[in-house]
Amino acid sequence: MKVLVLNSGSSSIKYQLFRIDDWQALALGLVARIGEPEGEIKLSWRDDADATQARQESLPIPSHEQGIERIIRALRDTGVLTDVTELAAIGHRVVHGGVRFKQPALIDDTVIAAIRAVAPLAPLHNPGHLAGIEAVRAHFPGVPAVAVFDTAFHQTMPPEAYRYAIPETLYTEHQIRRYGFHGTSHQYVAKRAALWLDTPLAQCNLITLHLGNGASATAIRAGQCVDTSMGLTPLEGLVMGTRSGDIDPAVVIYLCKHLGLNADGLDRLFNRQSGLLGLCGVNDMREIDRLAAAGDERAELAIAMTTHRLKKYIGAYYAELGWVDALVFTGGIGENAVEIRRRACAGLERLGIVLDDARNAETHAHGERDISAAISDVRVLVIPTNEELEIAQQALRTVTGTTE
Ligand SMILES: Nc1ncnc2c1ncn2[C@@H]1O[C@H](COP(=O)(O)OP(=O)(O)O)[C@@H](O)[C@H]1O
Ligand SMILES: CC(=O)OP(=O)(O)O
Ligand SMILES: [Mg+2]
Repeated sequence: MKVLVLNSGSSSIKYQLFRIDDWQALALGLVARIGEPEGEIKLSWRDDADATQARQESLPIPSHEQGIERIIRALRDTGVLTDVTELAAIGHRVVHGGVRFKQPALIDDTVIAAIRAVAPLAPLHNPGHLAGIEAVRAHFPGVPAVAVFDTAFHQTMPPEAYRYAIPETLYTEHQIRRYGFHGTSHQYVAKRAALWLDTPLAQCNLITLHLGNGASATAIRAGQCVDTSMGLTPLEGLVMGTRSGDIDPAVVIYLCKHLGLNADGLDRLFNRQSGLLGLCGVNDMREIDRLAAAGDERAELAIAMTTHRLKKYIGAYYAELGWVDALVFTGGIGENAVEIRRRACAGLERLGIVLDDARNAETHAHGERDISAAISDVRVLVIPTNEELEIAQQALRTVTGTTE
């Protein structure tokens, strides 16, 4: 039996097909630039001889519905999914689940309505998820589908961490509070970190840093999330690819009053035109690294601001937790950007955080690794995230009614 996992974004659908027996990924791929004149389809899969095959195509993909159709056709043509009855479950990543979802949910009309109700809180993500969910339902009416929420892992935060210091009714009547995101990733790397520490997760204090296009930090006490940097929406916290992260709300008031920006303009400015892109015109950290090395001052400032903000969160969460067993880097930047890790940890020796510079700088290292020096009290780990695997396993448990 197999589990298909879909991560539908506003203009792309990423997917992976897992075999349940050994959780091998039989296929993984991407349909990108949906709705644009030239779309892109990528797929790699294991053939009968267990060799990796890859295929890429460019063609217009007008809608999520047609993107899903392409994915199904590709899975069928390559022979990795010839019979739909082989699908035990389909797992969907859903970024925002509001207060309602503390666990994954079997998708039905009421779950879809609840995801739709919180869509304004994740404008870059939830609308794409809904399109993906509806398209999959139309294609696989008989296969149980499960929504796995980014927000779920953060539902253990205490009120002092999740409330904002604004009038109470905004919380009680409008549910304006911190939710936090990337929970599936933080949860996955926390479990892996516990294995590295050879300690049950329920006894581990961790700071996990998910640094991708979106970026967030989480404080984990005794295996449970007690604080996280993203807020009501995935805009708060760290400096991100195109999002500002933390900012004085008076900037918003100023922009409204003096520059005439309305809600849509503010949304565009803070979600899509800010962060690394707003600072130096580029949002790909590899390119920013190259520019900074060549002396570009704007790129250097973008890196300095990224690592300055990261260090503030590491310090804050260290103080919240009291002691920390491991600091975990994950996401495209966390897993690969040597300089970001070096600068985020520099000067934290008195906190017991000491990197092994040579191990940190192994650019061709892949997979999980410990990059801390032997004298470091806090283990510093690089753990490649695997949100899709975590979603697949949670989806299957939800369908079969089993616990971990
Ligand atoms: N070798 C690398 N060095 C530095 N940054 C990298 C490297 N590989 C990927 N990245 C960065 O990772 C980021 C994307 O992270 P990823 O987790 O793939 O994002 P997403 O949130 O879209 O899943 C980009 O900024 C990219 O430049
Ligand atoms: C919640 C979020 O920011 O997700 P992503 O990093 O995939 O954009
Ligand atoms: Mg990601």
